[in-house]
Amino acid sequence: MGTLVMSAQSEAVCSNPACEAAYEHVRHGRPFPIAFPAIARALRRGHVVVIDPVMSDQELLAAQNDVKALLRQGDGAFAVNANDDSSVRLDSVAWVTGEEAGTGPGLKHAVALLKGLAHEFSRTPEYSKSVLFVQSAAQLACYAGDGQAFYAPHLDASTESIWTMGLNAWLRARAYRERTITAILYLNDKDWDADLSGGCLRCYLPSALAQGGMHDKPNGLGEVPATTTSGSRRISQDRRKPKAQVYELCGDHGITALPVSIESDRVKSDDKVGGSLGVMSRDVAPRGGRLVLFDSGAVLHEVLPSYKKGGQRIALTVWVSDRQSRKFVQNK
Ligand SMILES: O=C(O)CCC(=O)C(=O)O
Ligand SMILES: [Fe+2]
Repeated sequence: MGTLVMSAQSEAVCSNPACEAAYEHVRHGRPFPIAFPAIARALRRGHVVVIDPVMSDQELLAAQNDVKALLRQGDGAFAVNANDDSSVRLDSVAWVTGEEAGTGPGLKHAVALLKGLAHEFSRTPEYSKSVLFVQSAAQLACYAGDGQAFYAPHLDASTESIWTMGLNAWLRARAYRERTITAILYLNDKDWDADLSGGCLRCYLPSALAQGGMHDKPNGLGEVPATTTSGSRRISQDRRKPKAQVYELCGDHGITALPVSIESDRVKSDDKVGGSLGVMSRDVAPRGGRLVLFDSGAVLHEVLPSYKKGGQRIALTVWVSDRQSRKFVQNK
């Protein structure tokens, strides 16, 4: 599972059966591949890629109805993340493989779409040396609209070396070390209004990493400093190539790589200086059908509280992981 194979076209593809089956499921009827090389390049440079939308209105509605059914079940499908400190995050989470008997076809489709990304990205030159795979379950996170639920600034991947973490902590953090691409699909209303309802995903500049002091506590694994050597390296890469990349595809399908780099002429109204870190950040509204991609180890991010009356903020997340990250010394 998860090994690289060469196809007839000499492309490296992910042979993880879960990714491949998921990819086959969503391949038909999608007007464009998500993981085309320009997107992979943008991710490698530490950009945040936003794709609007990746599903049809019907697919979104079906997924929303399936989530509502799960929420109504009240049999413990969702649980406040037990391993996490409530000072770090206050969402409720359900883990969905898409294979559960009770999972409706809309949610199944959404999970398959995300799982298929491992297969897609493994076909791009940028990830050709990676051995990409996804965990069997996607994280379905529900943030109450009461202005309380949040997720403090964090990195999704542990980028510390065995030498700084110590052997035991390093071994326990394997799943976090392997994460390479964060893929978040929002299942909210398409017209989510961030001015009214908040709930944005706030992405910080790579330079936020260099400031240090921010800590993630991924599922109780202990404090993982967000300051990394890879972070510093990415900053200087971004300074050399600060150009924003904007892609327009297939009519409605606008693909935007948000520049997560300081450049005064790029500062638009949705750029913010401030947030809890006091550095430049970009806010991304959690609009239904929107897919957000970024490098799990490079982009510091947080979820702002939402104020959606009588509603929740729903995000489905898969981390595309790389088995090559098992090496002992990271990012040296
Ligand atoms: O829901 C979001 O926008 C991001 C959630 C997140 O950062 C996470 O679950 O790690
Ligand atoms: Fe995250």
